[in-house]
Amino acid sequence: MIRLKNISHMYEEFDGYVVKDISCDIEQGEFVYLTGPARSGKTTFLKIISGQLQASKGLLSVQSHYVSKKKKRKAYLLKRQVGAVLEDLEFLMDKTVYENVAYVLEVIEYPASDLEARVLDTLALVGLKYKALDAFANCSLEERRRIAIARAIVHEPSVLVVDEPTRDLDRKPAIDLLNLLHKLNKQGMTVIMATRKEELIERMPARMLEMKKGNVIRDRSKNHMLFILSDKMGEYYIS
Ligand SMILES: Nc1ncnc2c1ncn2[C@@H]1O[C@H](COP(=O)(O)OP(=O)(O)OP(=O)(O)O)[C@@H](O)[C@H]1O
Repeated sequence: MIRLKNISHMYEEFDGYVVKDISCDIEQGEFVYLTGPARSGKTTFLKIISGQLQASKGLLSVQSHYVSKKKKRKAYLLKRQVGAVLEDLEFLMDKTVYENVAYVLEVIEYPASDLEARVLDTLALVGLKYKALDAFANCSLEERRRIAIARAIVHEPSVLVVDEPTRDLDRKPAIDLLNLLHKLNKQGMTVIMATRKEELIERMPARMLEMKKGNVIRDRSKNHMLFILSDKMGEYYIS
């Protein structure tokens, strides 16, 4: 379970809190959409959950590992538990798809005997095993997003956070990517996805946290979303 208690964050270069006093629980295995307008704090929220940013105030726990300003050293445990695909992606452009994923395991000194199988299994999971030996530079934007997801989950975290994964994608690849994230979720992974695309949320409803000016202004359960959508669309959704 992920638990946030009175989490607030202020960037040093920025005047004022951009995430304000957020408290909420996310159960293991949940799918959560994080929505809200530009600069409402979504990316900052994801960076805090994934241990890439230390919140200025409050307490965060992921699978009972507590992280706070005073317990900075626990942040590495968080990174192990949470895979993240945030905006700044750095790929090895002159390497293969396989090498781009294997690199992540090499950095954490994953056992060499298991590494190849782990990378190929992960590429199969994201639908790119057949591309393992292709040059990364020849991959499409959708394929690069899948590779980014593979890199985030190859070390088998229990949580995946993704920031606007369908940004700049056409409708079909966007829906395919959304299906992939829901497939990972059905296998037990908690998925937290920031998106501003209502169409995607309506297509595959799940819990929705809505942010505005750093606050979570709405927290709607999946059932609540299904109820609202069935009312809006005049039909019933089946989960
Ligand atoms: N590294 C940083 N230093 C200073 N201010 C920052 C930094 N990153 C974000 N901010 C500011 O924090 C606020 C929230 O930004 P954040 O990126 O978390 O929002 P967002 O909802 O993800 O926005 P978007 O949808 O545009 O990506 C914005 O006002 C932004 O300018």
